[in-house]
Amino acid sequence: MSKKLVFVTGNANKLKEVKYILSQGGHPIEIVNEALDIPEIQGTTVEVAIDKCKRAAELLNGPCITEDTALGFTALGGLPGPYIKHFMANLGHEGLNKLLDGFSDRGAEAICTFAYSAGPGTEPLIFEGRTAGEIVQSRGTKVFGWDAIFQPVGKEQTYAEMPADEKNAISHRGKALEKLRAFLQSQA
Ligand SMILES: O=c1nc[nH]c2c1ncn2[C@H]1C[C@H](O)[C@@H](COP(=O)(O)OP(=O)(O)OP(=O)(O)O)O1
Ligand SMILES: [Mg+2]
Repeated sequence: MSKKLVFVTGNANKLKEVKYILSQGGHPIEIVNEALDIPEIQGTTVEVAIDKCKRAAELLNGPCITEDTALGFTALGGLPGPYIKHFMANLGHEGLNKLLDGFSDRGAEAICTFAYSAGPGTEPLIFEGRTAGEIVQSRGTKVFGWDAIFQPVGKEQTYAEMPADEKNAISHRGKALEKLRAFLQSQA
């Protein structure tokens, strides 16, 4: 049995990973994309994710999922966190590395927060995945965001150097999607 789920995102790379991960396994979940650009508030990763999902469900007037990705630097108390998109756009891989040059700790955490809304007027549910790593000089393809400067703990490769299956198996997004999948299956 296949289920259809609307994923509201304007990010083609996210969409590709989510579609692929949810197509795997015994109970594939089919994703339909709505490429709406939803305004994002300031706040914690969970606050940002909940607000984004509520707005998306209202716009669509139906159930949907949204996802917010954060990258927090340990030395900076978890910043840029949910604001990583703007830091990445303005500073690039090199600038993000330079931010940490005054610190001995180059640790970082990738956080993926999926939100599921059953429809307008309902409170979204949250499914979170986290992967610890460190910020390194850019290595690998520069296709997806900060993949080339994030090296997970215990790995020799950055996300960008890994085959897709290897990234998905340990990634912030893969972990969050395992939780979302378990929830969706429990609803079946
Ligand atoms: O696995 C990832 N590996 C590397 N970079 C990543 C990843 N996942 C998101 N990213 C980037 C995209 C964006 O620069 C920022 C998150 O911002 P975020 O608002 O969640 O994404 P977005 O605005 O591109 O798409 P959306 O329409 O779903 O909000 O980190
Ligand atoms: Mg966004």
